[in-house]
Formats: sequence, structure tokens, C-alpha cells
Amino acid sequence: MVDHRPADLVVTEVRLTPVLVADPPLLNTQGVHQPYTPRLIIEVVTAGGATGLGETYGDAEYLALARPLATALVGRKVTDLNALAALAAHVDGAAGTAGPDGVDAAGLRGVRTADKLRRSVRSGFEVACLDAWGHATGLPVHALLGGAVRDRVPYGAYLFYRWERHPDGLGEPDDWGAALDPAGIVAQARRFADRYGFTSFKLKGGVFPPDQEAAAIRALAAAFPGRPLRLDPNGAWSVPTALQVADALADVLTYLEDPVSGTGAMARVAAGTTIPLATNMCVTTFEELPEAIARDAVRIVLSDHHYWGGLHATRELAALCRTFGLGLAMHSNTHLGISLAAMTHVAATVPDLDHACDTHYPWQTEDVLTERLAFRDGHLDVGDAPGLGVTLDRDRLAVLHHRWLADDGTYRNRDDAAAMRRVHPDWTTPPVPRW
Ligand SMILES: O=C([O-])C(=O)C[C@H](O)[C@@H](O)C(=O)[O-]
Ligand SMILES: [Mg+2]
Repeated sequence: MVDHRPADLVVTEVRLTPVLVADPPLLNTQGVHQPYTPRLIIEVVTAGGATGLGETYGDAEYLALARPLATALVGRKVTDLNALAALAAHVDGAAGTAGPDGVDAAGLRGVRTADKLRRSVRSGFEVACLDAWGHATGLPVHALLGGAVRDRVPYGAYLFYRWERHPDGLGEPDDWGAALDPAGIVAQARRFADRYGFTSFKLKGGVFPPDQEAAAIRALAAAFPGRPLRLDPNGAWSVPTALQVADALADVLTYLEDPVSGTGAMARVAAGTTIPLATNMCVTTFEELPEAIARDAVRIVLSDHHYWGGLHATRELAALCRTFGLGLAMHSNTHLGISLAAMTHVAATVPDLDHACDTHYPWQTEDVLTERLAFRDGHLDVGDAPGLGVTLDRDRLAVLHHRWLADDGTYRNRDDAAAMRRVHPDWTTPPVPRW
């Protein structure tokens, strides 16, 4: 272990860098991804000279909470992680910026509460502290969480209906091409399988009428016999529609993800199908767990360390899932390599990781790391490098930050419905249930 004095672990500086990251025109039930999506990169510097990296959502409401937390963290130790929650709660009170509770309209993030916003911000700081602590001591983050129980973490292909390009030539072009029907989805899945070795496939649904999406799942089942398949319409269906689709796909789906909106509706679907239901929408906070468990609404919780408040909180969630017989896997939104590395470290420490984790990462052609994380046979190696095991590329960070600075505000908050209006001027977020 590297020699260090406790004083070396004191935070002397926190740098916040909002960035805009290129994102392809991926479709979901609310609209289409913007050409650029906001993320926040957090750097924590210690007295001993270690620097730690964290990443979280970068929309304005997250930045507003991150700024006072960055100031409050200076003078604390990077090991002081149990105090981070109180610190985050305090700065929230001072800033008064958490906004009203309700349902998140951008990016299908489930319930929106002040506490969840605080947790999402805090998660990026916790990861940065763990990374700095790891660099100071020579230990990987998974060791600081109690140790890895696996040496590689499985990920799945996250399939999206998509356009070839963003309208008006905006954004950064890629060579994936359009995917708007079963053949396009199968071609996309093949490319994911060939390039990354993924053997599980999740289709983002809620875009086309359910029979078309069921046909895409059937086509995937024919192309990849016996492989785990999932369908996620982000709560866009009614209970009867969900039951029909579940019935039609019972022999091929590993699980159905958020077919309907709300715990009550999920419980009604769960009671009428043998397919396990998974969620990253009706259970995204600890407060939502008791009702979901009591009503047997979900079998699998798709954790997202941002929502839940960080890597330690994810392990608390894992313990609760284990206690109540729920499966655990991991959800992903548009993110960069720092968050993917953080996910991988925590996933490595969770004994019961029941399914391959989701990740958007292959869709992101840009990163702020010197070296992209590389999937091998559908897995990421856990590794024993200090901290998260990743290195910041300052030049790339500056480019993506400059894009954020140059933006007139159009992309600083993710809004998939607004992005859709560029093509369909009358588009509004469809009411739920949509079908
Ligand atoms: O599994 C999910 O529900 C998601 O990943 C939510 C995301 O916002 C996804 O739908 C997206 O980015 O369009
Ligand atoms: Mg989902």
C-alpha cells in the first residue's frame, strides 16, 4: 500500500466541468435523443496530490446542486463518505434549487424528488472521492467497497430504434445507419454481438405500436436462439396491452421492463403473467421499495448508482433486494467512461448480479478518457489499477466543455420531446398509456 498520512486525504479543490456529449438519434417513447446530452465531470483533488474523477447528469438542476456541494466538500476527507449525504442535504437547503417533486420529463428517469436529485449529484462526488482515495492508497475502488466477487462484469446490447442522422445535419454522424423495423434491429444486434461479444439484448420500445415491437423481439429470437432478450417500453402501455404482449412473447423474453407506468399497474401486469417484470422507473428510490415489494410488482430492480446515491447506496439496495428475493441488474442512461467504470466496480462487488448490465456506452463515440473502456466477450474486466482505473484526457474534456460553453442553452437540459419537435413540430410527450 502507498504510504500516506491521513491529512493527505483532505480535499483541497473540487473542479466541476459541464460537458455536452454527442448522442445519436435514438428513439424512445418521449421522442428522440438530442444531438448533444449534458453530463457533469467532477474532479476531487486531495492535499496529498491525488485526483479522483466522478460523473453525473449535467442538466441545470444537477449543476445547481453540485456547485455548493463542491464548495462544502473542501476541507473534508475523501474517506468521509457517510457524511456526504448530510453535506448534500445541507447545501440543497442553502441553495433551494432541487425543484418540485413530480415525474421527470426528460430522459425517463422515473419519479423526480428533491432527494433523488441530491442523490444523483452526490453519487458523482462519492465516486470522485473513492477514485481519489484509491489513487492515494494504490487500491482499486472495488477493494474500497469490500472487494470484488467477480473479475469481469457482463453487459448487454442496448438496441434502439434510431434514425440514421439527426435532422439538419446536427450532431456527430456515426455509421450505425437507421433501424426502424425488425430487420434493422436484428442487423444492429448482430453488429453489437460481433463487435463487443454481447449475448443479451435489450430493445428500447414504446416507439412503435406494440405488435411491431413484438415482431422485432421475435426476429431477434430467431436470429439469436436461446439468448436473453428484454423489451422496455418505458411504461408506455396499458395493463391489457402489456398482458397481451407478455402472452405473445412469454416463450422468448427473459424479462419485461416497465411495460406500464406506476407500481399499481405493474402489480396488475405481474399478477397476470409468468414473465418477470423489471424496473428502472417505478422503483428508483428507497421510498418506492416497500410498496413494490408488498404488491409483488417487480421481480428485478435495475439499479442506477446515480439515482440511488452512489456505490455504497447501490450495495445497500443490493442487500435489500437479496433480503426480499428480488433480482438485481443495472440500468444505464447516456454516460461516459467514468460512470461506466464506477458501475463496473460496484457491480463487481455485488454477489447476486442476476443479469447482464445495461450500458449506452457503445453509442457514445466521444469520451473524456485517454483510453476507452473495451468490452471483451460482452464483459468489462474489473482490474486492480488504483481507483477507477481510468485517466482523464484534458484535451477531450476541454473540447466537450467548450461545446457546452458555446451552446445557447438548447442542449444544456436533456429534452427528448423538444428534440423530436425539430422533425415533428406538433410533437408533445405522449400521454401514458400510449397504447
Ligand atoms: O432503461 C431505461 O428505461 C432507460 O435507459 C431510460 C433512458 O432514458 C433511455 O430510454 C433513453 O436514453 O432513451
Ligand atoms: Mg428501462
